[in-house]
Amino acid sequence: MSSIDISDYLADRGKLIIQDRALRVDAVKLDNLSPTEATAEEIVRAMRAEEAVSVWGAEHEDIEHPFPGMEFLTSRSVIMRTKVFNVLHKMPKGALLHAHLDATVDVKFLLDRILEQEALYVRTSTPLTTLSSTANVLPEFSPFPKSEVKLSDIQSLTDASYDGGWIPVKVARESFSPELGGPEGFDKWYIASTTINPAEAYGTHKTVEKIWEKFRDTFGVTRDVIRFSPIFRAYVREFLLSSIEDGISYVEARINFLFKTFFGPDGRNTLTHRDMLKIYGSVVQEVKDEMKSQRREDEFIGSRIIYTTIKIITPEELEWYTEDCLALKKEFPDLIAGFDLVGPEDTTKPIIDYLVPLLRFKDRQKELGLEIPFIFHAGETLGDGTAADDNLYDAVLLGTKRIGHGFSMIKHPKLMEICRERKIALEVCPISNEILRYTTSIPMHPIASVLNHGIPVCLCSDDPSAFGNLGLSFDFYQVLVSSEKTGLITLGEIALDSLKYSTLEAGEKERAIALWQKRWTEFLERIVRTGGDL
Ligand SMILES: O=c1[nH]cnc2c1ncn2[C@@H]1O[C@H](CO)[C@@H](O)[C@H]1O
Repeated sequence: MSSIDISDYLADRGKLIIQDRALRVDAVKLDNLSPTEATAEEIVRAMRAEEAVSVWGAEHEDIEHPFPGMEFLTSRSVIMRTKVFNVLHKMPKGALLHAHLDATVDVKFLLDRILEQEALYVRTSTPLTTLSSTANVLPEFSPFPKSEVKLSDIQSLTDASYDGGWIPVKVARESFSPELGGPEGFDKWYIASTTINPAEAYGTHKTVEKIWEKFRDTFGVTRDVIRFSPIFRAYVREFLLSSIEDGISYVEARINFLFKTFFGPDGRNTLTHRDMLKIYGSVVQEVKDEMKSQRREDEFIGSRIIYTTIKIITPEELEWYTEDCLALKKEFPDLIAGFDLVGPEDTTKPIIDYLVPLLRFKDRQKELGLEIPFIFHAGETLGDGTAADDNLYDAVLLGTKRIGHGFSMIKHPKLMEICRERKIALEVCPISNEILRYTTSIPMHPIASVLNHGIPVCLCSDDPSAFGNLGLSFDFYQVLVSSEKTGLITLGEIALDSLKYSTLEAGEKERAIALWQKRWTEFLERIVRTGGDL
């Protein structure tokens, strides 16, 4: 038998693979790795391969079938114990470009702030008398001036004769009945009402429609708490500080401006969006100053706001918001980064319904010499040719700077080409998509197709307080362990792109990128020096 020469075949195979990967954001970089980059990449690849067996191939109590990239809510505690996660936690991540401000901070932090506020009251629609009622009844919070609050005659939510009136939050917690866990039972009830748990996401609510019902409730619970200015201030501060601790150096936060006023320290609902922006700006400055005093100014470039309202409003009503956004941009040019319309896409109005006011908004910007890019949510859907899927066409036609989610993008060859050529980055939120049931795991997520097609991607956390994916380390982790192509160097390119596709002005952007680059090089050197044991 003559021996078979496979060298030509292997050469062709190598060429085909290179051609197939040529569009990827990491293609050029991977061809030109420095020795440090190459070694760091190998260290993390080896660590991932080892943990694929030692962690994800092992038996775990409570996890039936563990695998890398599996359901996040089930595997979060396992992820946190891995070496790969430890490396990613220390990684400089660039910008966080897609996060809804009112769902960005650890729920326990918010609960502690709530309990500090004397002007905050709580009520429920019925008394909480059984454990099952605590699972079905939501707390409603509101600030009030002391003289105006309609207090309940019975100062306990868990008393059978409770009448649905307001109770100071602290009192409601202290008087929570021992049968329902006492004050700790109150805390558990609050936390369950503001987070999604695995039994809900993967059991009782496991469709997009069902889980959105629960998800929407979480925003309802905290709505008037976060709109209360003393808490708003503390919340923004905690959001920025915790982002910095996770290696994020710049943030574009989406703020929900649907409600036209918010609550001042006196408990009155009289503050305006302008007041809110002033607070936001002052907190950003405060955090910058603090970082400077700790000689850490290179770790935080700043933060800007994407103005959002929800697609439940009528097209006529949108005009109030676009005018409001113009006025805010005029007064706070550095704070307003863009404009977006949000809400569950499958059930809210499509972008096309707002076409006239959106086109008018563009004209008004020209008239006033202002520039407020659209940064639209679009294609966060399983639909194919539905109104939510078609939002992608309108987002692109209206000139969106980036696309929030773009989950259904891979169904659209022409749009993919346009996004690649015009460099319209997708703000991909892997864990959010999995918990909201657009995908059952990250290996099934379209991110691999998007990357392979050369569309720029920024990884984002979306609503980490409800999902538990605080910072960006968890989303980076899920993406890294779900692909053999994506390694540490690819994650670096993605982090770099988050700054590149941010709305930072040219000079600021250059500075942000240079600072990230410096931290990135140090990070890789540390990996090499320690063998990844950071
Ligand atoms: O993933 C998302 N897609 C669309 N809208 C969202 C998502 N997460 C949050 N919101 C919207 O943002 C508001 C809070 O700022 C929420 O009311 C919700 O409708």
